[in-house]
Amino acid sequence: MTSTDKIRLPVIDLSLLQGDPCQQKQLSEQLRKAARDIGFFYLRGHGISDDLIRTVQQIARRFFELPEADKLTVRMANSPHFRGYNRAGVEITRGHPDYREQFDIGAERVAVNTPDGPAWQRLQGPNQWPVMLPALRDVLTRWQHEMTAVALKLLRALAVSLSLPEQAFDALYGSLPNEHIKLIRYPGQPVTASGQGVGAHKDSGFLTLLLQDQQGGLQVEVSPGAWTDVTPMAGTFVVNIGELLELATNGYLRATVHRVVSPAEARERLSVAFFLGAQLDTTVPVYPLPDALAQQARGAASDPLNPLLRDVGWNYLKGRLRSHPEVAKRFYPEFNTE
Ligand SMILES: O=C(O)CCC(=O)C(=O)O
Ligand SMILES: [Fe+2]
Repeated sequence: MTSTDKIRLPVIDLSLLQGDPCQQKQLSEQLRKAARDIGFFYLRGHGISDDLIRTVQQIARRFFELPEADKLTVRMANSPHFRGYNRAGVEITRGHPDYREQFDIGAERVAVNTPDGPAWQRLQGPNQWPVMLPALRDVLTRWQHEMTAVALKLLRALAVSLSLPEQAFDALYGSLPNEHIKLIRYPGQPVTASGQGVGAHKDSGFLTLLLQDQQGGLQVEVSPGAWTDVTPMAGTFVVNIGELLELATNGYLRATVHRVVSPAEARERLSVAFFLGAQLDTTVPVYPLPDALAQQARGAASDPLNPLLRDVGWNYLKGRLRSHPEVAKRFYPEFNTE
């Protein structure tokens, strides 16, 4: 893997939202700069209790410690909605297997059954919950609820920092947003192996809030080919900008490429990612930014290997099909991703 540069990511304190006007202005400026310059920052003052954080990490560890046969009762390959468990080496990023096991859930909804509807409608549906660990459902449902509130607060603060109305992005978010939680365990790998915990990628939603443990490995591409470590910082989430915000701001904000390098042998990394998506049936407009900001907009990226699509449902489905070929083959054969 290529060399890394040492750049410390900014730390944003969300509790300044409750501060005096001067503190609120300070937060707004710091947030805009962090979201624009690197697209990655630490978030503290988020109000999620240490207790809930510990509970989530504990239940995630307990899930991954289950016998493989138990975990496979909820394997993602059985879910047209891309929910459930994947063993390490099953998910694909940039054409190569990721060495991480993971459990995905989304908003708990009934499946849509309109055969002639767009394929992305099939993304909606129920989660798969393991019967041998019933507490998982309660804990993750609570996590989803609390994280949605923090992520929305942050999204609104970000709208204000771009001189947009506070509620500007709310219409996209809507009443049926597409939330997504991923519990992830990266086993250690020998130095001779690929080292790809998860390959370089952008996240597809609005914002990602990541809870990482003490084991590092997350890296951000700060300029082409230059990677910086996101060193774990207790009490914080790592936040990054997703493709929807890149599209919504015509590239003023950029969804930053990141990856995870596997831990050394006999170690492991545990992370819990919360992706705030938009409602699947919406289209992302370009929001009018003030001239001073609009002049600095770089246009949304046009990577032929990863076109960014303004239709939320299609953009999200694109990423899911590419990452999970088994589900694609079984439930979305019309896309023939091979
Ligand atoms: O686990 C991590 O540290 C990052 C995960 C990630 O980037 C993703 O799942 O999109
Ligand atoms: Fe990511």
